[in-house]
Amino acid sequence: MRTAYSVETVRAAERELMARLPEGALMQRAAAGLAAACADLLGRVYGRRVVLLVGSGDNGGDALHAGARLARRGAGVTAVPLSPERVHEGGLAALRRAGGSVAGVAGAEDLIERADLVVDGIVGIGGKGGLRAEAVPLTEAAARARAAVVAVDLPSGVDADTGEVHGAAVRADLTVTFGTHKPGLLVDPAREYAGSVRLVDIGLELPGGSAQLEALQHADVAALLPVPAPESDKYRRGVVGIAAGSARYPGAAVLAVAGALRGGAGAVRYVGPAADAVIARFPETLVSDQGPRRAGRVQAWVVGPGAGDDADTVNEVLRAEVPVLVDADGLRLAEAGAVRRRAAPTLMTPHAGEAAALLGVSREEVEGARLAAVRELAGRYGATVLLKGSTTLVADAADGVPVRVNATGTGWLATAGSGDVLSGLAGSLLAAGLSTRDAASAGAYLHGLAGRFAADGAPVGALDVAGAVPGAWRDVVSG
Ligand SMILES: NC(=O)C1=CN([C@@H]2O[C@H](COP(=O)(O)OP(=O)(O)OC[C@H]3O[C@@H](n4cnc5c(N)ncnc54)[C@H](OP(=O)(O)O)[C@@H]3O)[C@@H](O)[C@H]2O)[C@@H](O)CC1
Ligand SMILES: [K+]
Repeated sequence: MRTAYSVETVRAAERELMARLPEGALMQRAAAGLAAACADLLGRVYGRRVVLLVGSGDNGGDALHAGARLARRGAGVTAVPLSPERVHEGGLAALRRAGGSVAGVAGAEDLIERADLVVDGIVGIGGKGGLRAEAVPLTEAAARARAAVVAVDLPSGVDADTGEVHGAAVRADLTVTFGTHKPGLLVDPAREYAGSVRLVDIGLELPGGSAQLEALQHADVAALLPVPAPESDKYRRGVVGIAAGSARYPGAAVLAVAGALRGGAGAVRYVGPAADAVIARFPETLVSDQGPRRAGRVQAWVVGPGAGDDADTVNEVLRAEVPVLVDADGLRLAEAGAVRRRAAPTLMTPHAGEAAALLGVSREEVEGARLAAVRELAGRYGATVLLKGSTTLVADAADGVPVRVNATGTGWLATAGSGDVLSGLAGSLLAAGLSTRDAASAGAYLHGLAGRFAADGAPVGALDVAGAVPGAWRDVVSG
């Protein structure tokens, strides 16, 4: 499991550790890890040209000490302090001792153009708002140049705690972060600025249970997936009910069933007007022409994909005493009060546009503040909410539960019907007994991986994604 902690928690852990260590030791650990990552990126250090963009705090100190280490190995290192009157003294002295030089902001764009590596030590976890004006031309020059850009701790200008980006920010090829991931490194849009992320252990001890974010890995998901017991029959493995599709959108029903058949439930029960299309494609489906209430027992419902305007079915499903996943049209048709009153758990799975409609804000606002949006929705509806996107977020209604973030997806998953497959898959995991939070996060993980496998670098259709779920499942359980 990868975890991310808030700046406040990092600061507290830092204070505790600093009190036990000699002065400057922590920064040396950070600088050593940073210099090693830069050296790996450069391949050969001797003779390379390195420019350090140095802000007024300890983030700049890290860059200066790492620069000193690179200079000792033969790199030509130039520091560009953005506020020369406030610069980390010890770091500057170390760089000078190692043979590095210092340049003013005025000529820095030329230096950056000729550099092999630009190190962004402008601002780290002490940053507020986007980059300040004086730094913007330099970071633009870095983006234009052929040099690799390495961000120290965070790309300067992104918000460490929220992943929001207000104004200009550095675009890095690699971010070397210290002690723990910060939420901004895992959540879009900030995540896209970070490039790949390397975590350097500096000995910080973070309090268990206080993470802001969790990103599941293969082993975590494998531990969640249902395993049939020897005496299992299809009913014990769980039955998932799919109330989806309409005369206008029969395909959504087929796709949700396709996902559900791969999600670990023992049987899939379909209710709705697309039964013929479903049976034609998946004869193993149990179909019913009665409404959800009379369709027979299920352990979880999925409602909404392709539902059109069938509000009655959506609200009938919401009265069921089993977990319910609400997706697509169902999100629009569900009465907020009916969701909040439910005794059994509810999982809502909006994309940014649907989340925006539920919150009464613009899509851009949701995309710019994804963590805030998913938390707000979960709180308002008293439900678990999965917010789709290039990184999917899963928030619980209860306070203090880390938001789960999933990055297994690929841009190719942004294809019609892909969400219907996910809702079937996650609903099936719910029926197999997973909690809403686990079903959502394991479902998103498998779905993203299946998308990657099915796409393999080329466009892909939603049924292909469903077909690739068993391969993703095998990949996860075999480690
Ligand atoms: N935590 C740890 O365990 C360890 C932490 N370490 C390192 O320390 C870093 C934190 O250092 P920090 O506290 O000195 O803050 P930092 O990020 O350098 O920024 C503060 C300065 O930036 C300025 N500034 C603010 N906003 C700005 C903006 N938008 N654009 C431009 N400038 C802006 C602000 O200026 P002011 O507002 O005062 O004018 C202030 O002077 C951390 O990220 C990591 O790299 C490691 O060395 C060891 C282990
Ligand atoms: K930085």
